[in-house]
Amino acid sequence: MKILVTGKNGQVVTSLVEAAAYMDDIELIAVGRPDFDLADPPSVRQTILAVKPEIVVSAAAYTAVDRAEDERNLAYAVNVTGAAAVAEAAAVLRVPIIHLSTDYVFSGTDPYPYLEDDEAEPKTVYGYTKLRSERAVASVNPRHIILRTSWVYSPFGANFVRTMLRIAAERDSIGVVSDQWGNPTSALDLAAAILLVATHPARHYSGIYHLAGTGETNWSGFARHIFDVSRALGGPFADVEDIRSSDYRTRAKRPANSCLSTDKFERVFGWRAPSWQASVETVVRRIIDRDYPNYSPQPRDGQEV
Ligand SMILES: NC(=O)C1=CN([C@@H]2O[C@H](COP(=O)(O)OP(=O)(O)OC[C@H]3O[C@@H](n4cnc5c(N)ncnc54)[C@H](OP(=O)(O)O)[C@@H]3O)[C@@H](O)[C@H]2O)C=CC1
Ligand SMILES: Cc1cn([C@H]2C[C@H](O)[C@@H](COP(=O)(O)OP(=O)(O)O[C@H]3O[C@@H](C)C(=O)[C@@H](O)[C@H]3O)O2)c(=O)[nH]c1=O
Ligand SMILES: [Mg+2]
Repeated sequence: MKILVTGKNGQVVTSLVEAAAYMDDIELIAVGRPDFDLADPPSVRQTILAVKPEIVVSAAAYTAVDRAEDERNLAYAVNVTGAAAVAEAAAVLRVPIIHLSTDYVFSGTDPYPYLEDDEAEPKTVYGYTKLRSERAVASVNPRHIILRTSWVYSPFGANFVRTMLRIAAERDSIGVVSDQWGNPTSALDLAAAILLVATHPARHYSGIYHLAGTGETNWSGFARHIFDVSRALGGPFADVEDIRSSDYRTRAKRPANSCLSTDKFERVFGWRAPSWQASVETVVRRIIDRDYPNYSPQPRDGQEV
């Protein structure tokens, strides 16, 4: 099966390329800038029509949540107009599209895990553009699966796990918000799920699905687990101080609760992601082996390391 995935260096695309390398029956073609630019719809159409994939995975997006508040037009062009061009090219080829979206489409004010049909009410420019992208994709290509995921991390690219380890290599203690809840998701698990959907006999199904790591935490709980694992492996660690969002000012206000119920995905595709803790361990181990192989902590005032 020939799969086209959008983006070259993103977390999800890199994880897909890695996973597909082990599968003989899958040819994965990643397309990205400069030839394929979501901000330039003709380049999108041309690239996809030339590759003629059997299915398209739409993983590229403008993902800088804070910067999007000041770059609305660019975020919209990439996430909405660009994604619509991807879905339209897939429709011209009469092939399905798996389009990735986010927990940030929800306001985060409800106290339970969000279901696919719950009302989306984004509070950030990024979340708004992703919601509009879902609707644009669905309206131009009837053969769509919208896969909403959350808090994605991996050995690759920019993500919370790599940020925490980098900061811990320089500081003893980190303040991390404890009043935003969600489901950390390893891009390695997400890649496995995407390939499952792409090759599933039911791939003509359409609709929205939630797929995220199993179990809930907040960002400070996530950070603590990263450091527990890293410390045991001889990598960087730091004390985590719980702080409130109101004490950590950011341009975009994140949802307080963006946990996603993944029951529908499990019901239809028979698969659930590992516990978020187990997946963090896998990824932290890889990052330490690669980026901190001979790490030795700096001696810190009055503290044993
Ligand atoms: N990261 C997260 O926590 C979450 C992500 N998602 C969604 O999952 C998907 C994948 O995210 P993730 O892999 O983490 O993203 P990354 O931020 O790691 O990567 C973004 C990708 O988009 C590509 N891209 C950005 N702008 C353009 C453009 N104008 N033209 C072409 N490609 C472009 C980048 O290109 P290049 O290769 O050139 O850098 C890169 O490949 C996105 O749709 C995102 O909205 C959903 C929930 C959580
Ligand atoms: C670096 C740092 C962050 N934080 C907080 C800020 C924020 O509330 C939270 C996470 O910060 P980040 O900037 O990594 O997260 P953010 O960019 O909001 O991550 C989001 O990205 C987009 C693309 C998505 O789709 C979402 O699912 C989600 O993963 O941690 C601290 O409290 N202390 C720190 O030292
Ligand atoms: Mg970020």
